[in-house]
Amino acid sequence: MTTPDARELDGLGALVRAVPDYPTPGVTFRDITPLLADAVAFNGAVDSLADLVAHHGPVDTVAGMEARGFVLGAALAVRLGVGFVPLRKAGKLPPPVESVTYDLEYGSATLEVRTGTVSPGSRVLIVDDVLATGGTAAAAVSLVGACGGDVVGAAFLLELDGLGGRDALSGLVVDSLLTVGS
Ligand SMILES: O=P(O)(O)OC[C@H]1O[C@H](OP(=O)(O)OP(=O)(O)O)[C@H](O)[C@@H]1O
Ligand SMILES: Nc1ncnc2[nH]cnc12
Repeated sequence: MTTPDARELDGLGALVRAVPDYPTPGVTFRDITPLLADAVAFNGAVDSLADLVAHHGPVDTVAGMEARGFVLGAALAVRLGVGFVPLRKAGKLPPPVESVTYDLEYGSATLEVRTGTVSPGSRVLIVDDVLATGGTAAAAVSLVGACGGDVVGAAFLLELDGLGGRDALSGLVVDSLLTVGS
């Protein structure tokens, strides 16, 4: 594993495309697909995320939110040698499920987890690509908590500054590899 220096972080940041007025006017969408498509950058980002969360000590599970959280969460789970729990959008998982509805920067959504996937008392790390308002991550925290999981923290590839994400997750340890203004 490697700790990225400022130059490496700048390199990763340069592979996140800013798309003005998408998906709604006034929102600048941060598109991580160029970073994911670059083998060196994607590998480096996963290594750096693993370093960033090492202070938690061992975790039992990574939980990631559909859809972009699956990409980074599953890759990080493999790198950490732990299992992955998918937190899915409504109606995708067969019952029984636990569910929670939340607001987004551009709408609202429901997250679900299959009952029994999170072991009670297990140490769970929440992972997603972007922290914006924190609504998705807060929903993930409450979903995993409702299953009896012990959420040790949340980690993101990219934090959008100024949208209140950290405030929405107050009391939780939040790690972000990159930060940009919203
Ligand atoms: O902090 P928040 O304001 O909740 O926003 C962050 C969430 O928004 C995006 O997901 P989105 O719901 O757009 O779904 P996608 O991953 O399927 O594109 C992103 O991947 C995060 O999950
Ligand atoms: N501005 C944004 N760009 C990418 N993903 C997001 N999720 C919520 N807000 C976002």
